Amino acid sequence: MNTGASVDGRPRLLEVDALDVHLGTPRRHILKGVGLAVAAGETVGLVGESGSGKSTLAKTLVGVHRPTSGSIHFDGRDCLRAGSRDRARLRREIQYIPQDPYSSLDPRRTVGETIAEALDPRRARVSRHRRRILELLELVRIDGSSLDRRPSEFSGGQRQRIAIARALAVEPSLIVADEITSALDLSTQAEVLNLLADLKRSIGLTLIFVSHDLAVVRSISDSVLVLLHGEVVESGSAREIFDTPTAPYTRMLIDSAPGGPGFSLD
Ligand SMILES: Nc1ncnc2c1ncn2[C@@H]1O[C@H](COP(=O)(O)OP(=O)(O)OP(=O)(O)O)[C@@H](O)[C@H]1O
Repeated sequence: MNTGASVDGRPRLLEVDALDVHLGTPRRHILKGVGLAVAAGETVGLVGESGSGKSTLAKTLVGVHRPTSGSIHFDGRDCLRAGSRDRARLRREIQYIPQDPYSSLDPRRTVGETIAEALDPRRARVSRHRRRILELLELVRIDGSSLDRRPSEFSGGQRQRIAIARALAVEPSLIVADEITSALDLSTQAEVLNLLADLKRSIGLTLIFVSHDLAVVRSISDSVLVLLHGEVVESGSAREIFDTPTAPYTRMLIDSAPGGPGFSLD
């Protein structure tokens, strides 16, 4: 991956260097010297087999896990040394969307209440934020008349779009999407991927997209990071990684993906 002060001429938004994470009892070394750079407006795909450390990296970026060493800089700020005010700001600027919209949306809250809460936790009244809530729902193509419905009344893809609207409510600079299409059928997956591609064009969304599904990653990413046993084995532009992989592990992943060897979405 690019190691200069910018990525393809664009300034870096996120810069991760030599990240080590230990988890569990006894402590296990999960992430080993991971480095990553994300430019504003870029989509970075994070791939690797189950257990390679993708979710651990995603969660470390949003402050769920504390690394044992290494650094995370966001928009020039040192995330690991941030004071409480900066940490609160970072929690808004970097939004995490988990795989399972069933568990991440409160079943008792209506869609309107869910988004109002994200917009303004202290005064989360739908009437107060109605116009903005409707704008956000329009952005993710959920009908405004759904405001008073609860998550159980939506399909998996719709719930995931509501989770995206909630993440967008705070106008984050970066969204970390952790296997958000994995539980969806193919047409619903395509719906969510198209939405993300549109948001990238319309609002310049910057995205880290975690997935074990190489076809999905290929369809959406500008650059790709391949993890194996918590280490980066290869990184670069999506085209380079998929067309001319250098690491044997990346080759193996591509060859064993549905449609591989040399699978293609085109
Ligand atoms: N909280 C935790 N405590 C201890 N070990 C953990 C914890 N979270 C993850 N691990 C371990 O870290 C390793 C990497 O897990 P992680 O969930 O990051 O992988 P992944 O690539 O996202 O896999 P998957 O696609 O199956 O979710 C696994 O061996 C897992 O058991």
